[in-house]
Amino acid sequence: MAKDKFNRTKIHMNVGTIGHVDHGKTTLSAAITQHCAKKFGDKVMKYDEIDNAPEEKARGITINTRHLEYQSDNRHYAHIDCPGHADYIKNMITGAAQMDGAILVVSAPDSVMPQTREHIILARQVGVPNMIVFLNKTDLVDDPELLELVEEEVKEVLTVNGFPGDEIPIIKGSAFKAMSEPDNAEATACIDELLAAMDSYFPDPARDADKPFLMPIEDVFTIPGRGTVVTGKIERGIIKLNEEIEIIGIKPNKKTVVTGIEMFNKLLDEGQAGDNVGALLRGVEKKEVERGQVLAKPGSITPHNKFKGQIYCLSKEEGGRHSPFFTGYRPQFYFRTTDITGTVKLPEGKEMVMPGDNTEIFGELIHPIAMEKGLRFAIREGGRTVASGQVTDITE
Ligand SMILES: Nc1nc2c(ncn2[C@@H]2O[C@H](COP(=O)(O)OP(=O)(O)OP(=O)(O)O)[C@@H](O)[C@H]2O)c(=O)[nH]1
Ligand SMILES: [Mg+2]
Repeated sequence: MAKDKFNRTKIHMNVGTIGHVDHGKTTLSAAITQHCAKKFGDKVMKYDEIDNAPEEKARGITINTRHLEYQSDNRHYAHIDCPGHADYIKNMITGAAQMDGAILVVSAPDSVMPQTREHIILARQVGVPNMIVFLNKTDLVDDPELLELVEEEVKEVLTVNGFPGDEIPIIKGSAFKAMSEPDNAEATACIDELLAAMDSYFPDPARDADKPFLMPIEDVFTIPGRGTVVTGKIERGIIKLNEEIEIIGIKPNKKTVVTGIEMFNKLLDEGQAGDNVGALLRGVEKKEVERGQVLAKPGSITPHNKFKGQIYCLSKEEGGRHSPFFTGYRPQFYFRTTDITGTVKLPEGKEMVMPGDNTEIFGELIHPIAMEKGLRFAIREGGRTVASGQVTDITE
């Protein structure tokens, strides 16, 4: 008897298309979705439906993306396609287009263009771990030598920007043909090839539960006769009863032991990523802990107050500032659960940042917090978000 194939849960992964305007990102997205839907009986999304992405609101920022879904033999993919270059930049910085792997679309007759480069650099900065190249519009190129040249150019720009250009799979094909001739196996072969490369070259994303324990503190209580309890949502990892943890940020690090874990008034032996828990801390007084600190596996993360970040500033229409800011700007930085005052320095040669701009900044907080590359933050003024960003480097 045939095994139950439909019940199998496939590994989930977030991907998306990036690349220069008009190189065929949306066409490719449509071709993949259509091809997989045909194979597995899922919903097809037409080119027009993808490209007329409705606006979504995320943290006060208007996000233009279309979230697609398809499955391969091994995985379930959530796929993001953005309607334009500015949307990519914004969505990558704000995390709306968070990808475990990106498909870089390069038009073969045009080769590497400015936004190809820009998207690669940004992918590196925001921590997209892996990339695959789709060399598109090969129907417009007759000369195999020209294709080879383009391939070399793509490899080089990837390598220069920190991706392994010589290892990255490069799939050649015509997204347009694959999209318009779904029953032509020759036309859709490039899609099969691309999916096979995604399944094998993109590693399975690390599950949050497998990462070192971290829980941002949201609130602190005293339970008479028992001690101090901190509450929060476990961001990653697992905490077991009587395990040692470190309290990090704002004040000097402090190690202690979790002697009780509670969720919905029930005692647990362990809490795991996604759980909202209360943790009873041994020998810690209420005044020694506060919102904005984190509980973490000792040594897994350290406190810092100076960092490099990439930010997107909300436009006036998105609820952002109405005027530019300059070096010396002193807003609140919202990290995880709290606001911390900090100052902003702009990179050399950058005089000011206008609403709607994206830029690199150097930030310095008045208190150190548990920080690592990739950590997201918002910049706020009077409790209102005016920019959204990500730590790209720790400087001290
Ligand atoms: N000849 C040919 N044309 C293609 C191919 N793929 C896409 N196109 C055409 O290229 C144009 C741009 O394609 P899109 O898929 O909209 O490109 P995009 O990268 O999504 O563009 P933006 O979202 O505006 O950045 C359209 O007219 C497509 O029909 C292809 O393989 N061959
Ligand atoms: Mg598009």
